[in-house]
Amino acid sequence: MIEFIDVEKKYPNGMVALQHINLSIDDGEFVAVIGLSGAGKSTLIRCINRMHDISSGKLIVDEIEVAKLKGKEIRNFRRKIGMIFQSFNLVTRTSVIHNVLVSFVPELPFWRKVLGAYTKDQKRKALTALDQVGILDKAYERVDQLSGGQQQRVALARTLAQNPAIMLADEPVASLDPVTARQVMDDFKKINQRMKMTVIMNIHHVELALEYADRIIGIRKGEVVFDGSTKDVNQNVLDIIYGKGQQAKEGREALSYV
Ligand SMILES: Nc1ncnc2c1ncn2[C@@H]1O[C@H](COP(=O)(O)OP(=O)(O)OP(=O)(O)O)[C@@H](O)[C@H]1O
Repeated sequence: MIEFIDVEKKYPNGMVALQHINLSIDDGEFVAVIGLSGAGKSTLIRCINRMHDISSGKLIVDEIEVAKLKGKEIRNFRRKIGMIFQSFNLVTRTSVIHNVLVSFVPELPFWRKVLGAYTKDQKRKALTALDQVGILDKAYERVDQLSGGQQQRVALARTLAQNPAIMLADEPVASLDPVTARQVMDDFKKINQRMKMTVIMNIHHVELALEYADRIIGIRKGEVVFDGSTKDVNQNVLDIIYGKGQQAKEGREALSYV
């Protein structure tokens, strides 16, 4: 379970990106975080794995107070939390399987790290993860020969191979075409439903958020202005999250997904 208790995040330049955040996210939920550009969505999800430190309040993940973790504890904690980015963060000049195996590097003894000698079990886990996202047949191809959607699936497999309890995704389909975006969203849904993994996704495409997530958290100017079931989201709620004026209209048009 993830709990935000009156969390505030102020950047060193004085920008208050989040304030008065009170949220409780149960294991196995599929949550979409939506809001205008600059609302604080990325900051919110990056506080969960301590890519950003919170400034005040408490953030508790599986009974661990995140701010109190130090050094090695942070690294161990991060291994329980997968993170997927808009840019896939892959080593493109090498094979798919190599990119997935890289997730095991922190676990390897020094000599195995030097030799790049992964265990049979690690190779099996990497292939299983590729199978789970439907690209097992690409295992020995070079990443730069794959499409954007396939590359995002490699990133997903690399994260799955770690067997995290929570999957954070920061705009994972923003650079994909509509058809491929849906395929990747289908993968997230499968991971959420079959593997019971918590998925928290920051996403601009409102239509996709409403189609795939069970719960919507709407952020506006650093505050949660809506938190509820996807089926309770209507035009009124979207107006609260995005505003009603011209800026919101332009923003929504830019965000709408055809
Ligand atoms: N490292 C930083 N230092 C200072 N201010 C920052 C930093 N990162 C983000 N901000 C500011 O904090 C606010 C929230 O940013 P954040 O990236 O969380 O928004 P977002 O909703 O994810 O936006 P987008 O949809 O455009 O990615 C913005 O005003 C942004 O300019």
